[in-house]
Amino acid sequence: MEIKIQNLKKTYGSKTAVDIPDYTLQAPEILGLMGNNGAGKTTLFRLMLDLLKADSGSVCLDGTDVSQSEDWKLRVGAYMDESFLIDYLTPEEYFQFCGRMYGFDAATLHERIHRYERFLGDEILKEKKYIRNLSAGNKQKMGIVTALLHNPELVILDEPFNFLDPTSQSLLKHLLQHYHEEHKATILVSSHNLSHTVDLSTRIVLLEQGHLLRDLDNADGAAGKELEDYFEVKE
Ligand SMILES: Nc1ncnc2c1ncn2[C@@H]1O[C@H](COP(=O)(O)OP(=O)(O)OP(=O)(O)O)[C@@H](O)[C@H]1O
Repeated sequence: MEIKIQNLKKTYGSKTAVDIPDYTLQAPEILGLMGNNGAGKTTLFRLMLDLLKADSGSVCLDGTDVSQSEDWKLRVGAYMDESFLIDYLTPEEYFQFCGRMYGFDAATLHERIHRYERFLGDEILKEKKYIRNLSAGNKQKMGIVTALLHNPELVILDEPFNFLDPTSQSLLKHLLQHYHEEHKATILVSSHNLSHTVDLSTRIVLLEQGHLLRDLDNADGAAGKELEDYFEVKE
């Protein structure tokens, strides 16, 4: 899916949250979005998902302006934060709710969830807790898996490694790489974690004060050194 950003601006008072004159992503990539606190990563994702109204400019997916159509929503999966979940349901009820929305029968839903059984784990799959009582990491896992259930061509995940234990972080990297290869999907992942981003991404974009500073090819971790220098990561 082609992503085209043109003259995209979002400000809060005198603060520029996002200001991207022109950016196009054509090939399916795992795009890591990096930047310091307040760089504009979440704002950019919210603009891309039409969760926020831009001051000016547009985000187009395969030529369709996301603010002018709903059609793209079936082709995109996203998890930004807990507000994407429904607190008073159990995980099973929530997955069934989403499955119905996507028109899955019970067997399809079971098969789609089964793929992510190891990543999801027992607290989500076996215990009958309400989502509101799950740990932060398990809520995060539920949101990520739900974003992938309908095999979207574009996946947008805001800080997906947050709250995950080391095993789950590693599983997530493999899971996303596998998804990208299997579906030829584009995956956008924001993160503060340099090593995860370099391990996972095929391309890395650096955002600072809303501006897109660098767009780096990361084949074989090629962007690692430049990013270490930028973030002044010492040996
Ligand atoms: N609703 C809002 N009202 C006022 N300012 C906001 C609002 N949302 C974001 N901002 C500001 O816009 C800028 C970009 O914020 P954003 O959350 O997009 O950054 P980020 O890169 O995701 O940060 P972090 O890494 O800390 O999560 C920040 O200066 C932030 O304070």
